[in-house]
Parts: sequence; structure tokens; C-alpha cells
Amino acid sequence: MPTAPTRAGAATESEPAPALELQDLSWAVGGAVIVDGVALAARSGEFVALIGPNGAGKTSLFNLVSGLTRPTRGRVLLSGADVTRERPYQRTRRGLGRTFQTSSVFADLSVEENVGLAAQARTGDSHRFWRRAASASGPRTAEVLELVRLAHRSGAEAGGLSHGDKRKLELALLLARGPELILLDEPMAGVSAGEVGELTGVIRDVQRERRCTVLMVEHHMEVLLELADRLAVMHHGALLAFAAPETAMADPQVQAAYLGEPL
Ligand SMILES: Nc1ncnc2c1ncn2[C@@H]1O[C@H](COP(=O)(O)OP(=O)(O)OP(=O)(O)O)[C@@H](O)[C@H]1O
Repeated sequence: MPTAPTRAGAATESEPAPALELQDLSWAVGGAVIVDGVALAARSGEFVALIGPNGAGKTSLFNLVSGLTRPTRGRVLLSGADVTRERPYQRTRRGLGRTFQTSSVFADLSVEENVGLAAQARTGDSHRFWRRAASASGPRTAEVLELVRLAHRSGAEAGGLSHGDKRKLELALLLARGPELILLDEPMAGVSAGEVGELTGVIRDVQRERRCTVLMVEHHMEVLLELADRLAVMHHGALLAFAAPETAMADPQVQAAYLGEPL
């Protein structure tokens, strides 16, 4: 039997609230509308790839979701809770995670120590981290390193890793904090062509194993097709399409937006 329509953001027993819901989300700066009335809902465990030509507003949308910027209109909901006015750390506590930039990796510490520190930050133990870093190994650290296929590099200095392995480490740091919704901003950026397939496999394993919801900005079409359940296509700040990859790519509006650029 079809369920009765519910108030946006409300959950029913048969229909849990979306992991992420954006309602009429807009952001304007200096008179320019950068994000324009974006509305979408990602189910728990869904993999959504956010694509669009350069300057479409993808990073700006990420900033609105993670709380780095405040929208001029609209709402952001995490598992049904309105977090529009919450700061980034409050959203982190609710299970939102964003990949760290390479700079957040301690280059002189080992892979294992880096992950151990991230795990301690989650449990509020970070004030003791320098003392504990030396013994950062533990079941959680080992499990996370296994999952991102870095267990064999656990004793290596983080600064000496290849670009691909650094991306895996950034993912491991994120996982050590136990996120439910992960924002991945161009995970393949700077990664050599030979490492793209491996890293794609790691991201797929992570999402399946942890059953987390993922929102990822990425340009590599083969990566999108391998990972994404749905594509959210942005153009000039607006959402042109939000559908299964084949459907979204066949959309005439999407094709027109990408005219002259590789889809
Ligand atoms: N703080 C800001 N002030 C003014 N304009 C901004 C600001 N941030 C972003 N923009 C503009 O908003 C538009 C969208 O930028 P954004 O970085 O979100 O796009 P993008 O889709 O992530 O692009 P790319 O694929 O090139 O990273 C661009 O024209 C950019 O110049």
C-alpha cells in the first residue's frame, strides 16, 4: 500500500528520513546567485555523484552541506534533522565527514599513527595524542587500514606515500571518525592514471562495508559509472538532473550543458 505523503524531512516507520536532504538551497554572494534552489534527497546508503561543468557550483554546494557557508535561502537536513544553522563541528558530530586535504596528514608520522590520532579525536582523547601516538595501533586502526588497502604500509612515513596512497590515508582518517555521510571532493585529483582503478575499488569497498551515504564530486566518467547510484548534475548553480547515470546522461538539458566539454 502506498504510504501517505509526509512533511518534508519527517520520517515514518516504513520510510526513514533521507540521510541528506536539500530543500530549495540557495547561496548568493555580491549579487551573483552561485547555488540556485537546489532540492534533492539521498537515501541512506546511497552513492550520489555531483557533476557539472567548471564553475557550476559543486564546491559551493559542498560548503553549504558541510556548514562552511550559510545559505541565503533553503534548508539542509541530515537524517531528518534541520542543521541549516549548525556549525561544521556540530554537523561532524551528527556523522558528517569530509575528506581531509593532504595538509591534514602528519607527514613525519607513520600511516598507523595518523589513523590512531584520528580515532582518538573521535573519542575526545586528542589532548593526550602525542603520548598515545606512539602506540596508535589498535583494532579500529587495523580494521580501517585493511579496508582502505593500506595495512601493508602501516609503518611507512605518511609523507613518503604516493598520491594514490595519500588519498587512501585521507579516507582512512575520515573512517576512523565513524561517519555516516561522507563528502568526497574530487578523490581522483592528482592521482596517476594507473592508480584510479585501485582507488575506485577502495571507495566502493568502503561504501559497501560501512553502508555509509556518499556525495562525491568527480570528473572521471569511468569512476562515476562504477560507483554512482544517481548523478546530480549542476549547471549555473541549479540542479539540471538527479537520476540514474544513464538517464541523467541521456537528458537533453544535461547534454546541452556539457556541449563542447567531455561528459
Ligand atoms: N566566495 C565567492 N565569491 C564570489 N564568487 C564565488 C565565490 N565562491 C565561488 N564563486 C563563484 O561561484 C561559481 C561556482 O564556483 P564553484 O567553485 O562552486 O564551482 P565548481 O562547480 O566547484 O567548479 P570547478 O569544477 O571548477 O571546481 C564560480 O563562478 C565561482 O567563481
